[in-house]
Amino acid sequence: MHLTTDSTATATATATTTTESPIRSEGKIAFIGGGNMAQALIGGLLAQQFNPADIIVSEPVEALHATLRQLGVQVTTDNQQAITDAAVVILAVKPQVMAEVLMPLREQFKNQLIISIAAGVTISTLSRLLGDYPRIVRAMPNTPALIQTGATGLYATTAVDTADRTLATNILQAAGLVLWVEQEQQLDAVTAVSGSGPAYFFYLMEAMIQAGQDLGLTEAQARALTLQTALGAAKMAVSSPHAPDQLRKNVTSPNGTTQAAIETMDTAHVNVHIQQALQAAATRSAELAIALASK
Ligand SMILES: NC(=O)C1=CN([C@@H]2O[C@H](COP(=O)(O)OP(=O)(O)OC[C@H]3O[C@@H](n4cnc5c(N)ncnc54)[C@H](OP(=O)(O)O)[C@@H]3O)[C@@H](O)[C@H]2O)C=CC1
Ligand SMILES: O=C(O)[C@@H]1CCC=N1
Repeated sequence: MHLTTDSTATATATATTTTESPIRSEGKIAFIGGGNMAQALIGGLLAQQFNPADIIVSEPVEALHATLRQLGVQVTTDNQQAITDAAVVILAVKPQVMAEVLMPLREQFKNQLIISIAAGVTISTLSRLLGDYPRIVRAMPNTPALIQTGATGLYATTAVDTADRTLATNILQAAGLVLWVEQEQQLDAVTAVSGSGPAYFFYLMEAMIQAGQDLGLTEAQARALTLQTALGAAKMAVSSPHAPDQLRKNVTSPNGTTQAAIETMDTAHVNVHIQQALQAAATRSAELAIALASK
């Protein structure tokens, strides 16, 4: 199995200097669910000069409406209203509520392009819930989309044509890197690596900040040093011709401090535990798919 990278994708989406958006939708983009990920993706669209008036978000939580309205988008609590004028519908609700969200909309869809970002909800489940619906792309983005540094895996069946694939690519690419996978099952791996991935790095940051405090730094000092180090390491890894293992070796002086730290991690089999953690995430993604297939 291998992943294909869209040739136009870049590690970081940059805002265009023109006022015309590269995202060509023949109507509005509707979001069903206006939570964390919807807001992150809307941020990307707006950074690409997509007109906020052409975005409508259906979100039941009134407390989120002010935040959404501040982005300039239209807000409703009526899913049916949201999809009425939409050319693209982005399903951004939790997997567990997908069936109850889609069943009442079954007769309302007019063959719009549907992009689902829900973890573990397969295209066959989505299609079945909507009565054999063909025009569906599955996406697995991540929260750094909020600052246009996201990473998204995309998958669609052969029923989805090139124009729809390009539109889905452009919408998600507004939030960062995009790559297509050839098999739907690979989205479980994408979910484990990049969908959930930001949480692993935050977890490491939490541990380093705590360790810095234990070693005598203030919380502010430990935080500043940890975050800047994470930023520097990520920027180096993205821009360097060397793979991460070589960059790690470059830091590691013989019998030095880094060697002492890495040996401690190796003795504790930290790398094995990380692999097990990602396996657990991928397994959970597959379990969600099985659970929802029977709904
Ligand atoms: N968070 C992440 O890092 C990522 C999440 N995803 C996927 O994105 C999806 C959304 O996740 P996230 O944004 O974090 O979740 P959130 O809970 O932040 O957002 C989902 C929103 O949808 C609302 N909602 C619930 N029922 C309905 C309904 N019937 N109609 C419309 N909206 C409804 C929820 O309200 P309420 O709170 O009342 O339920 C909530 O505000 C999930 O399927 C997740 O798997 C994918 C990649 C990364
Ligand atoms: O934790 C989750 O299930 C979602 C999907 C990937 C990131 N957050």
